[in-house]
Formats: sequence, structure tokens, C-alpha cells
Amino acid sequence: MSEGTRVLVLNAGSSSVKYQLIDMLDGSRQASGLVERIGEPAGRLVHTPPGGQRRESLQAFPDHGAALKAVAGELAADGLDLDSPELAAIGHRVVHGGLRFTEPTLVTDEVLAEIRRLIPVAPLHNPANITGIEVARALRPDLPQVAVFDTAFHTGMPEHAARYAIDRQVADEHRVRRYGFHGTSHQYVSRATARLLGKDPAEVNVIVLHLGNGGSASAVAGGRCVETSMGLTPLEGLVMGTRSGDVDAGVVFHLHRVGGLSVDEIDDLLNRRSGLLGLCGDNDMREILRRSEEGDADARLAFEVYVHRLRKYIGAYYAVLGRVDAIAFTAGVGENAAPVRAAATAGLEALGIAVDPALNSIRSDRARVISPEFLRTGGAPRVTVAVVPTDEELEIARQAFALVRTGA
Ligand SMILES: Nc1ncnc2c1ncn2[C@@H]1O[C@H](COP(=O)(O)OP(=O)(O)O)[C@@H](O)[C@H]1O
Ligand SMILES: CC(=O)OP(=O)(O)O
Ligand SMILES: [Mg+2]
Repeated sequence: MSEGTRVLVLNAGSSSVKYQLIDMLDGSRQASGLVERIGEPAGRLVHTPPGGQRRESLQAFPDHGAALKAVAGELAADGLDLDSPELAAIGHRVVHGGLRFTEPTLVTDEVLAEIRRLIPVAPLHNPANITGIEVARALRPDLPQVAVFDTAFHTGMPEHAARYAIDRQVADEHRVRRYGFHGTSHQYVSRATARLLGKDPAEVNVIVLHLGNGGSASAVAGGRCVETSMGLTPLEGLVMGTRSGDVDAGVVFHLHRVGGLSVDEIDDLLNRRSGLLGLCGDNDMREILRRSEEGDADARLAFEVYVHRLRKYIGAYYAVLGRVDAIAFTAGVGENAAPVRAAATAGLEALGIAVDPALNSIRSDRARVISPEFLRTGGAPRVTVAVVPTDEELEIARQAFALVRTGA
């Protein structure tokens, strides 16, 4: 077993790779960075060395393999060679773990084959995750590679939340059920929210709104996920950057039978050309807020559809939990877009939910409460609304390190 104390975490997303090198002795970040717009003509790598100046390099990254090689180069330039004996493991975010992977798992050829078998149910993600694992294995074949699954935190969901109301035999034969994603983030943020409240996670009920490029909501009761908005694939639920979220399944039949689109075309439409992008031509919330402010009607409608869906889920999860102690906004949109947080919670005072405009407008990368100190709720218990930055990489590093150190 390696005596190293550092873990490199790779979070390979649909068009990006986020990475962090973390020393598990004290949780300190040795380096971190992001490669974005992979596969596009103009890519970007931003690397932050230990305690140093961010370096940006603008270049095209044709695929995830090219991106990871560039990351290894940046780390080497800081003397953080991937050959270092200080590295104990490489942790990988893997989006779909199906029914089998409910815990962090050491990657073997057989595990990799199973992750590959799940590509049809995570077509935007598992291929990138696999590439990340393959490139990392080629760079350090001697090192444990640990897969940490987005689905794992949701595997304890009650059966009534995990089941679709379709023929049970068909569902079981094809393993059609609701798996849920972003679980590492929902787990980390729900615990961090409990800490912010000064309580034990076992005592609190939290609605976590993870709003990034992909987005999902979860209802966490006493530390356990009891409901989440994504399903068999990361398509169900909230309106996302390029994904539709919930649509009547009848839309698929209609587009096929009447619209003449093939199943693959509909898959591409709903996963890559819908959501905010489909509604207004932009998938970046920053652009949508800017355009809305200038009076652009398409951007405004996209914003309203996005927020309306979010409000529906807040209401639904309030009912699922019965008692809500906190609502936590997280990920790129949740942490940065004050107008989304304000609109999603507006007019809900009777549920004990409100956001203080001054607190909401403060920019910070720390977990913080944005609900007002005093609120007329008409008797409803007050809900703490908070912005709680997620750290999927730190959580993956912890889980990966625990596995290689203790085998648990
Ligand atoms: N300052 C900001 N204001 C509004 N939205 C932002 C801001 N910064 C980032 N975002 C949004 O966050 C999204 C990315 O979120 P992130 O959690 O990094 O996504 P992912 O991990 O899914 O790639 C972007 O598409 C952008 O819309
Ligand atoms: C599962 C998922 O949607 O992930 P991301 O937000 O990284 O696309
Ligand atoms: Mg993300």
C-alpha cells in the first residue's frame, strides 16, 4: 500500500474536467483547476498552483484525453509530478453506478466494463468518466483508482420514490427505476448545511438545490436522501442548461410518430438542445440574466420556465419532508445567481420561506444564511435558506482515501 497522503480527484463532466490535488493529512488543496469547452474550437484551462497565481491557457482540447494530458503537464510544472510517491490514489467522479455500485469502488477491468455497460443511461457523462479513468490508469498503472458514484447517495431512497408506475416486470427486467445523480454533492451539501445550522445531520431535514449545468433537487431527511429529481438518467426533473428536465413521455411518441424524428434525434434534442439553450439559445445563466436585464423576451421566458420548475420542486419536497429546516442552494447557478434564488423563493412566506435581498446579494464563497432574521410566517415554522458551496472533489477525495487506507 502507498504511504502517500495525497489524492488527485478528477471530475470529468460533459464538456469539462475539474480537478483537485488534495493532501488528506490536513485537507489542503495542493492544486486545482478546470478545463472547459472540451470538444469546442476554443478551450480553456485554468490552473491554480499551491498558494500561487492562477494560470490560464487558451487552446483547443479535442477530447477528455487531451485535457487530462494538459492537466498532468500543469501539475508537473509545479513540481507536482503524477509520478510522486506522495500520491495515494486517484479518485474519479462516475455519474451512473446502476444498482451495483453503492459505495466507493476500486477500479478493475471488470468494474470499468460495468461502468461502460451503463453508458446508455448516462450518455453525456459515463463516457467522459471512463476516459478519465483510462488516461489516469495509463499515467499511473500502479496507483489505486477509486470510482465514486453520483448515484450512491440515492441508493437508500424509499422504494415508493425510486419506482416508476410502470409494469413491474418490464421495469425489473430492464432495471428501469429512479437512480438520482449529483449524490456526492447532495450528501456533502446536506451535511454542510446541518453544520451551518449548528446541528447534527441526523436531526435536520434539508432541500438541496444543486443547480449547475445539470441540475437536481433532493429531499434529505436526517442525513438520508428520500427523494431526488433525476431518474433513470440525468434528464428528469429540473430545467437545465441543455436538458429539458420533466416532459410528458408522450412528447417522445409524438415527435417520433408525427414529427418524424428518430429516437436518437429525440435523445439529442432533449439532452443537448433543450433546457435554457432550447428556450433562448443560451445555456449559461450569466448570459440569460444579462439578456433578461436588457429586456430580451426569450431570455426572460427561459428564466421564468427555469424558476417555475424549481418552485414546483420546492413545494413538492416540502410536502415529501413534512418539516423543512433548510433549503440549500448550491453549484454554479445556485451559488452565484442571486436572481434565481430570489425568484425561486418569492411569495412563500406562508411556508416560512423567504430570502433577505441584502443578504442574497452578498458575494462570498462561504456557506451563508440568506433568509431574514425575522419573518412573518403566519405560524409556519421558519425555514433557513442558505447558499452552501458544494465541493464534490473534496468529498470524493475523502471517500477514495478512506477506501485505500482502511479498505472501507
Ligand atoms: N456569476 C454567475 N451568475 C450566474 N450563473 C453563473 C455564475 N457563475 C456560473 N454560473 C452558472 O453556473 C453554470 C455552471 O455550473 P457548474 O456547477 O460549474 O456546472 P457543472 O459542474 O455542471 O459543469 C454555468 O452554466 C453558469 O450558467
Ligand atoms: C449528472 C449531471 O447532470 O452532472 P453534470 O451537472 O456535471 O452535467
Ligand atoms: Mg457539477
